Amino acid sequence: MDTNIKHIGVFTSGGDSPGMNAALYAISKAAEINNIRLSGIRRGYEGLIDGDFVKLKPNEMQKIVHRGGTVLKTARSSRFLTLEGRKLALNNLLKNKIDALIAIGGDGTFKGLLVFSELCELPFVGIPGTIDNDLAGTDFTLGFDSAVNTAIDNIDKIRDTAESHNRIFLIEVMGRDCGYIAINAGLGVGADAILIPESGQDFVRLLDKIKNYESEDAFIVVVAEGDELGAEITASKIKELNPEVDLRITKLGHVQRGGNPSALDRMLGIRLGAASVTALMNGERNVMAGILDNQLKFTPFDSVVKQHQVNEELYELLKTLNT
Ligand SMILES: Nc1ncnc2c1ncn2[C@@H]1O[C@H](COP(=O)(O)OP(=O)(O)OP(=O)(O)O)[C@@H](O)[C@H]1O
Ligand SMILES: O=P(O)(O)OC[C@H]1O[C@](O)(CO)[C@@H](O)[C@@H]1O
Repeated sequence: MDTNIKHIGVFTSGGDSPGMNAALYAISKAAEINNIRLSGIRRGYEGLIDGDFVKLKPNEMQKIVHRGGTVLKTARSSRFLTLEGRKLALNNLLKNKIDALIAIGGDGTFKGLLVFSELCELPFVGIPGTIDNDLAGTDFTLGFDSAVNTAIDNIDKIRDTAESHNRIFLIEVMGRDCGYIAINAGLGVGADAILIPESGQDFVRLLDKIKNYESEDAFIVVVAEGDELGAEITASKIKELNPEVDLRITKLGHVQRGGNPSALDRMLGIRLGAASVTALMNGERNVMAGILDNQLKFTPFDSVVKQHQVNEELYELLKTLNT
């Protein structure tokens, strides 16, 4: 056990995601039990650069396990992309006598830590916190399940109006350049078609169906925001084929990032939060904590940020169900 860890810094970075507060609660509790001082760093890398450090009290964190967003706030930091910014961040860590860092964020956050490790020798442990589910080394990222549930709730509502009017709806969901939210939300609502960045065949399947569309029912298409055509171009191609169709586009947007975390995300945050403190005490460094096949696993940052592939079985499922 590495008893040199007396003071840990923790921050949330990139897009917020439901479950981040649950992870912060578990980190604060595990630190307290192990007599480790914990400093929260506000606004991700921005707060590291500005020295914006706060106390995280476990008894207060306990009360926000159920809340979405991140109590530490988060940011995308252009200053951290510069060596000058990273040197300021290092100075603040040294000045505050921080022995180790826990970062909750997505692939950009871990790329940042990889670059930072060239300058800073402190051990880092990451927790996958992004709704996109675009990281290797974990079956699910924190917030993905909640975001899919939010998308499903909203698309169910759109179906009511789509069926009443016999309309085609193209519904854009988040995920950056990854189709996981679209696949899960689309299958979960019984969509007629799902368009994702990873597939070249989905648009062909959609066109085949639209050719036979009789305008006597709803037609629901879930489109990942990173899809190569996207909702607008897809809509214009459908109109070219059949100018008479009644079609609407809805972009679900940031509603997918908000709301209370699902049970799954609360548990994921709590498991990974506690594990990250134990990992640092055990001498782990530059790894991301994740759950693979329901087992806790630690994967080096350089492996988790490699291009994430959509699960082959899900990809085949779209073909099997002709969606
Ligand atoms: N190559 C890099 N070098 C240094 N810092 C980086 C690098 N890539 C990203 N970062 C830092 O990490 C921050 C977070 O990354 P980003 O904005 O891509 O979000 P993310 O962690 O991928 O989360 P999300 O998936 O929710 O968007 C960036 O704003 C930037 O400060
Ligand atoms: O909130 P912002 O900075 O506009 O970022 C939106 C992006 O962040 C995410 O919500 C999380 O990475 C993506 O799905 C989306 O493309």
